[in-house]
Amino acid sequence: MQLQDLLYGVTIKELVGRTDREIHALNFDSRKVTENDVFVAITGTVSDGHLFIEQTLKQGAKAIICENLPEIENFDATYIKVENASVALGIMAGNFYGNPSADLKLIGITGTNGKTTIATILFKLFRDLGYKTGLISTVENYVNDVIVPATHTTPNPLALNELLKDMVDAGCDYCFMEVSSHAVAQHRIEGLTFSGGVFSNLTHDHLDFHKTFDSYLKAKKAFFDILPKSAFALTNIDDKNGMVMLQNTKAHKKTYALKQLADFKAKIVENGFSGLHLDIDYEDVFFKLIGSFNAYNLLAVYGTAILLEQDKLKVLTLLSRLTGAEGRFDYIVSEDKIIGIVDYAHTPDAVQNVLGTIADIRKGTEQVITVIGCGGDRDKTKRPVMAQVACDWSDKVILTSDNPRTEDPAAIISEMEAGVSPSNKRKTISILDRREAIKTACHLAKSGDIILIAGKGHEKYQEINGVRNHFDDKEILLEQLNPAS
Ligand SMILES: CC(=O)N[C@H]1[C@@H](OP(=O)(O)OP(=O)(O)OC[C@H]2O[C@@H](n3ccc(=O)[nH]c3=O)[C@H](O)[C@@H]2O)O[C@H](CO)[C@@H](O)[C@@H]1O[C@H](C)C(=O)N[C@@H](C)C(=O)N[C@H](CCC(=O)O)C(=O)O
Ligand SMILES: Nc1ncnc2c1ncn2[C@@H]1O[C@H](COP(=O)(O)OP(=O)(O)OP(=O)(O)O)[C@@H](O)[C@H]1O
Ligand SMILES: N[C@H](CCC[C@H](N)C(=O)O)C(=O)O
Ligand SMILES: [Mg+2]
Repeated sequence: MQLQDLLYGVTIKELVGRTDREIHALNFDSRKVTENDVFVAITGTVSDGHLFIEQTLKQGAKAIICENLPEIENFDATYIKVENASVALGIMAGNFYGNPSADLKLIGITGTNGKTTIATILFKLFRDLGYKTGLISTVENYVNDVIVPATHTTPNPLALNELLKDMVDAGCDYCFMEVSSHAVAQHRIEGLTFSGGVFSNLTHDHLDFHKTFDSYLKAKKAFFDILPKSAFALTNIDDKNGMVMLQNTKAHKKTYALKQLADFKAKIVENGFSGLHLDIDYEDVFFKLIGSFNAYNLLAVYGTAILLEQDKLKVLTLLSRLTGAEGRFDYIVSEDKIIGIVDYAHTPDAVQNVLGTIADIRKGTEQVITVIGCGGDRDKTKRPVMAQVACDWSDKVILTSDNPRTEDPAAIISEMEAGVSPSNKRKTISILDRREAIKTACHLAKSGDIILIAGKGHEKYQEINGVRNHFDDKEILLEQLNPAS
């Protein structure tokens, strides 16, 4: 591809050199640059791509996209200064892969909780409706029926556009993708053409990265600001920030709610361990998903399907047969009737929701035992709150490790313990080893009791000091609980 074609749509502040060069590949990591590549220098949270420009020239880079022009001579290369290199990367990644997002219907789902659930159910639904479909999610990506492992909730612009190109090549009509706030803030979605955007809710998370709740909110809102006029923007107006998301969007504004009038509306008729019974858009439907928060997720899915012009009764019939995403209220019942639930709740709000859901559907005589930890190198302010919420809603709580990453797991647990009120102390124990913590919960449980293992959901590893060791909450639960088949 010619450099000038790659640069289409990029606002250039300064150009030194020629643009009629044939280039081989586009890279933002110096370690991957080879002969005739373009290197985009990005200022990150840990390092700065500008430091590696000379290195990439030595490796054969023929064009440098950067925010500060380097004072380097003696290389046959083109230097391009831009205002924001991440924005330029997004646009160029689209150009490099032939702007695949414009060749399918791309729907982005954003919000603090529910993105994976909504995106995954939409993917399953549209496959069942007979369409070739793609999925980009925290758990895994799909190019129709081919699984592509996920490293991020929203991949970097190069990986993202490559995936979308594979979807177009495979004949996909739709792609449902999670849009994380990190992705918006880092311009990973720059240059994509969305046909729709969906907002689930906004609560406390990722303040380590965004610093304030306001800038977290702005990152989510920025996604709706870039939607084109032809797209739809579907929001949950029961969430107090639901309308804020739509303030400046050019897209068609559509709403969903359980508690007030909206374009798509549902009422919970019954919510139990066998599923949700909803009055949805004046139809009486039973769903396999459990928990009132899933009524919101189902309504978001339903609204999206209708906005994508699918048949109402067909959609509801297929939706009623679907299960949710792996590791989201994923439960087993043991031979002696102990219920073990694995859930990805890793924010105070999600922990409260999942325990609130259990409280709604439990009989009242059994005890609820929660095993919970908090991830290292992530928002520290949520640690005491998550422990407090777990204690307020459970009979026994075992505080343990999640993914310690580079932090001391015992120190993380101490920060969680700080949130436990004196009256709750007696129901709490701390067990550093997560496997031992789960085993202990299983030993403590009696027939009818409910065990919640929170925080890691589908994850198949525990990350300690950069090493990911095999670890699977559900596998341990199955070993310990002898499920009734
Ligand atoms: C905080 C964050 O989001 N970091 C992402 C970011 O890395 P960074 O800004 O730290 O990059 P950096 O290390 O400072 O390097 C700056 C630049 O120099 C380059 N570099 C660096 C070293 C070198 O030798 N040569 C070189 O060229 C790097 O390639 C980069 O372009 O850009 C990287 C490349 O795209 C990402 O892999 C990385 O994700 C890290 C691994 C991560 O853990 N991200 C999480 C927090 C995240 O993104 N999570 C959200 C979901 C959250 C949720 O909703 O729950 C997600 O979408 O997955
Ligand atoms: N609509 C919702 N409202 C509140 N909590 C929810 C909702 N949907 C799911 N949850 C809870 O949040 C957890 C995470 O759900 P899910 O994985 O669907 O969200 P996510 O937005 O993709 O999260 P992440 O940002 O970590 O990828 C679930 O395990 C469940 O406990
Ligand atoms: N996408 C989230 C997942 C958190 C999952 C939890 N198990 C943890 O490790 O904190 C993140 O990377 O912040
Ligand atoms: Mg997700």
